Amino acid sequence: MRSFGGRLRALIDSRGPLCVGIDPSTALLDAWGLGDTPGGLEKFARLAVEAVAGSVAVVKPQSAFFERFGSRGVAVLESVVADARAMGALVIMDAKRGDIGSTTAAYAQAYLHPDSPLAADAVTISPYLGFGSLQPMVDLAREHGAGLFVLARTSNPEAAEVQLATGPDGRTVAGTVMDHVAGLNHGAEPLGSVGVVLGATLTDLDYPVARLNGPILAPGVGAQGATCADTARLFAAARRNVLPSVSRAVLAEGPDPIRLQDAVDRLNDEAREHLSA
Ligand SMILES: O=c1ccn([C@@H]2O[C@H](COP(=O)(O)O)[C@@H](O)[C@H]2O)c(=O)[nH]1
Repeated sequence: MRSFGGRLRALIDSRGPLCVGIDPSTALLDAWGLGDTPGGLEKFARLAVEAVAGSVAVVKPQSAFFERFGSRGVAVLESVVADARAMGALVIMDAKRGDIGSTTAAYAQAYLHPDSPLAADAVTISPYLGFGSLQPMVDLAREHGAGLFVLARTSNPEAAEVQLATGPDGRTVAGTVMDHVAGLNHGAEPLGSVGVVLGATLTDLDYPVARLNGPILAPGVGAQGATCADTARLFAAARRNVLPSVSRAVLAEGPDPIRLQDAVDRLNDEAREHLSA
């Protein structure tokens, strides 16, 4: 079984590093002339996946925008995962899950067990109940060759009060999280399967990111003001491992598939230019 890190390395090299988020908000469903209904969601998801999943390395559906429609929305999310994977993209489920260990085990089953209808290639997870509470995720991901993306320093400005707080050993919370991730990826080749989420919007990052030996998911490109060049500057020492992530700035070009594809190609070229070795 090939590891998530190995599959991701190959796809970044062949398709480019861009990650496109599928975020069917009320505003975007309206802008595409679709209703803010399960039917509108289904059309949006189909058009978006068809336009992007054949050309980018990673597609990242934002679970919240599907969950708001209840079971019908979750059914659409299941199709997004299956269809995007069938078109050759890796799927990161952006669900940001985390709980006490016994419940984390159930989240792991939901998002990473191959028999689950929601199983993706990787899932975003929150370490704020303690990194050890994520162990069931780590175990199941290893067993099935899946990936994890642990929130470390997120793209929103409010995050600093928690993530930059320092513990008794003088390390920041985010630094401690990244040290755990580096430990899990130590020695992995060609790339570890445990990634971190580091916002593209950060102005500085006081951490030796090369030590992570894993992928860096960098949301915040486009609507939140960051660029692919910003990610290259911030994560210079690990730039080949960066996935700049963009949702609204691409989806705003829909529903016209040509405009969507053009936006994806333009950003993927920009990402390649800045992040290739
Ligand atoms: O630190 C983080 C972690 C996750 N996100 C998610 O990424 C997208 C960003 O959407 P844009 O439209 O490109 O701003 C969204 O789903 C967030 O929940 C993030 O922004 N920052």
